[in-house]
Amino acid sequence: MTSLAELHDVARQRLAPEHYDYFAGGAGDEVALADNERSFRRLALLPRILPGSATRDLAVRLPGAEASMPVFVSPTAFHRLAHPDGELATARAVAAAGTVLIASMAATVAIGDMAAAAREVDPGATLWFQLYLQTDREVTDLLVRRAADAGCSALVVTVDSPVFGRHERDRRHGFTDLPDGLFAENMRDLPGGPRNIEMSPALSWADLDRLRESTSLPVLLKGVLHPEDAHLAVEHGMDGILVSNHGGRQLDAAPAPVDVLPRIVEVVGGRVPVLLDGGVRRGTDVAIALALGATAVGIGRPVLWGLAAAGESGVRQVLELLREEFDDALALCGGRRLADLTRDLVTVRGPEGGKW
Ligand SMILES: Cc1cc2nc3c(=O)[nH]c(=O)nc-3n(C[C@H](O)[C@H](O)[C@H](O)COP(=O)(O)O)c2cc1C
Ligand SMILES: CCCCC(=O)C(=O)O
Repeated sequence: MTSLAELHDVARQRLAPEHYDYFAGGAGDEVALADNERSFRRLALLPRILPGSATRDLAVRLPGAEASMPVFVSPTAFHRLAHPDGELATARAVAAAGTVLIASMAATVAIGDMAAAAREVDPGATLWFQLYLQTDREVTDLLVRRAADAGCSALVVTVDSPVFGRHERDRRHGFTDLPDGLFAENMRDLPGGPRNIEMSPALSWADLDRLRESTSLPVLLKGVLHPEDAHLAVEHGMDGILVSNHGGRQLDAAPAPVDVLPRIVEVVGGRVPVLLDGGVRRGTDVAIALALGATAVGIGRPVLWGLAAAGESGVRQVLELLREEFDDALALCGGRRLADLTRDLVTVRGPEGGKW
């Protein structure tokens, strides 16, 4: 395979239509979904020349992690819909790539088993655990304890889902539940038995404060788009911000993350890392996001396409393609290290180019 788009095509052919649409789809008219990729293509990189070095360093330090490149895997649910090995295959592939896997709370493999699979490949593999705060605090506390016991080195709290997005493709298919035999394995053995994941608009910053006080793990907030919320996140002691519109699956009128990134980077002012996901499909997208101030970027769907196309090997291909493409983009921008990707390199395409 020569690009992520090719793996996407193979995945589309292999998956049952209702599962493909669950993965591919967004909310409402899928305006945000389409804009996520399109927004990267509205931007251009103004390359510098004659870097004076033939070596490049792609490694990046993140909360509780040293990643081999500034690309991590964003949390996506239900990997066993894509491949029988599910999250075990994903965990192995991401460990092999030496980057961070944010394990979804809605995984079809329990976090402890994912961590064990990753550590077989690399004892130093890094997993973070994505969490939807549950209104039953006992459940949240238990999930956090399990994540910590599994060796997760950070928590990523998703805050863009006070209610679940309206996914019209799923409604048309009548896809409302996992098939028999698949289960959100982290939701077993909880007080009162197995549970569904709850999304609640009753949650507030006070709940986040309580989580912050209950764990020594770094806590990152996923799904921040408003600069004022980025400011509040820092004030409330968060260790990082993930700028995201949930891959266009929640508020369909939400902006593309890359369009709000500069403002958030400005407000945060370097106090904590700012990460981004949504629409990253090329190494040049990674370079644009870093030039606009992101510390690293996440990919969601491309991992699912790799998994559906070829299991562990498919996910490895996705990560290695992005690594090669990003290295190429950095070289072509005249860069040697990530810090060489600076804001002045980004312009808007077209005759107004340069006016940003
Ligand atoms: C099928 C699917 C399932 C997802 N499940 C979760 C989840 O369980 N938790 C979460 O915080 N985000 C979830 N997301 C959002 C991703 O973490 C991420 O924000 C998004 O996919 C990034 O956009 P991209 O797919 O364009 O790379 C999911 C996204 C998709 C496509
Ligand atoms: C309860 C599962 C949540 C999955 C999710 O976040 C998504 O499909 O976007």
